[in-house]
Amino acid sequence: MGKYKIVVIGQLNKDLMNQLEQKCEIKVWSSPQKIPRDTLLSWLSDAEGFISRGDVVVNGELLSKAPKLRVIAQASVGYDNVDIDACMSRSIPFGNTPEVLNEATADLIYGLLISSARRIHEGFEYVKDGKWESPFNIPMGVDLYEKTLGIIGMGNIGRRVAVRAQASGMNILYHNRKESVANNELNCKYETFENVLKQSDFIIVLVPLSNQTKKLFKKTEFEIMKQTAYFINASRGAVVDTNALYQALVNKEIAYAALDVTDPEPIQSDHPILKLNNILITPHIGSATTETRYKMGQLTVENLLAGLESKKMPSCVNKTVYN
Ligand SMILES: NC(=O)C1=CN([C@@H]2O[C@H](COP(=O)(O)OP(=O)(O)OC[C@H]3O[C@@H](n4cnc5c(N)ncnc54)[C@H](OP(=O)(O)O)[C@@H]3O)[C@@H](O)[C@H]2O)C=CC1
Ligand SMILES: O=CC(=O)O
Repeated sequence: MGKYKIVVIGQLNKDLMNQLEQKCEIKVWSSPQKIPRDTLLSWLSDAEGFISRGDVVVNGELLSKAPKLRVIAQASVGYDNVDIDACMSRSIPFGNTPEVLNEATADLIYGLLISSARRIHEGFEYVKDGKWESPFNIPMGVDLYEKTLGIIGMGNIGRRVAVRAQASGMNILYHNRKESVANNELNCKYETFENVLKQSDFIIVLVPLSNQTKKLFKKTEFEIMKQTAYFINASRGAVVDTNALYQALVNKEIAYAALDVTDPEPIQSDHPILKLNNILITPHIGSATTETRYKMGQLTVENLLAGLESKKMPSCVNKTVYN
């Protein structure tokens, strides 16, 4: 039997590429830059499998240029770049990589929370800038202990953040569309969206980007938060209206923001928000550890090979494709 023709966007570990090469003939785009659309569409014209990446829009147009495509996999939890209905209309299973990145992402988010609250990164700048002249003139932080953390979108990653926050003595509120037994069993209290915003000292956003959550955080939402609130977004940049956040930070309607995701992403280095002293931004590194990225790659390869061999994927977003 011949090899499956596939297209891979992104860098996979060498041994994962070797696994694929045993069964597949591969066209690979490993540059961090976006693949030109024309190149991608021409590569996909005879491909059966596709490992996509978050910066590729997978839509009806792309599928129409890929008549032989039978399976798509991607190394991420979020799949807001993918039109799942378009995949369904072609009975194409789409695989993502939930769970394997929970701990790494929760560590990063909790790191952002602690760094912001205790001004860790500012402290380092302070030392480097030669401002550490006296122990009495230093960046002052705030306690986490006995403070309220509100998690908007408390699923797999949110629950792992909650466990870390509880170890610091924080009380946890959360809001999802539905109250969840698993979250309540963790001693986290379900509240309305508005009450979480009103009552929390720290707010962490972990909702998937969808039509419902696009610009969920606008002027009004920042206005109802405490003026002392810390706002942390690690979901997708477009869940937040960047200009409204900028104004809220400038006008001190909230105290601080920490972002692992931005809109636009990447954010330009001359963006005015970067001039503020009450913001911390990291370059979308939630799952970026060697071990976790390996596990994500592994699950992506398993998803792709399962699809090519007409088996059920270990992690399929549109499971009804198998009905
Ligand atoms: N910064 C980074 O590097 C990373 C970012 N991410 C982002 O984090 C997101 C969450 O990941 P994960 O925890 O694994 O996903 P989960 O699906 O496990 O959790 C998402 C939660 O959001 C809730 N939710 C969905 N829609 C809404 C809504 N409209 N309003 C309120 N709550 C909502 C869901 O509950 P319910 O259905 O009841 O509403 C669910 O509990 C991903 O979609 C991705 O965008 C993920 C990994 C790394
Ligand atoms: O942003 C990362 C993801 O896995 O989703």
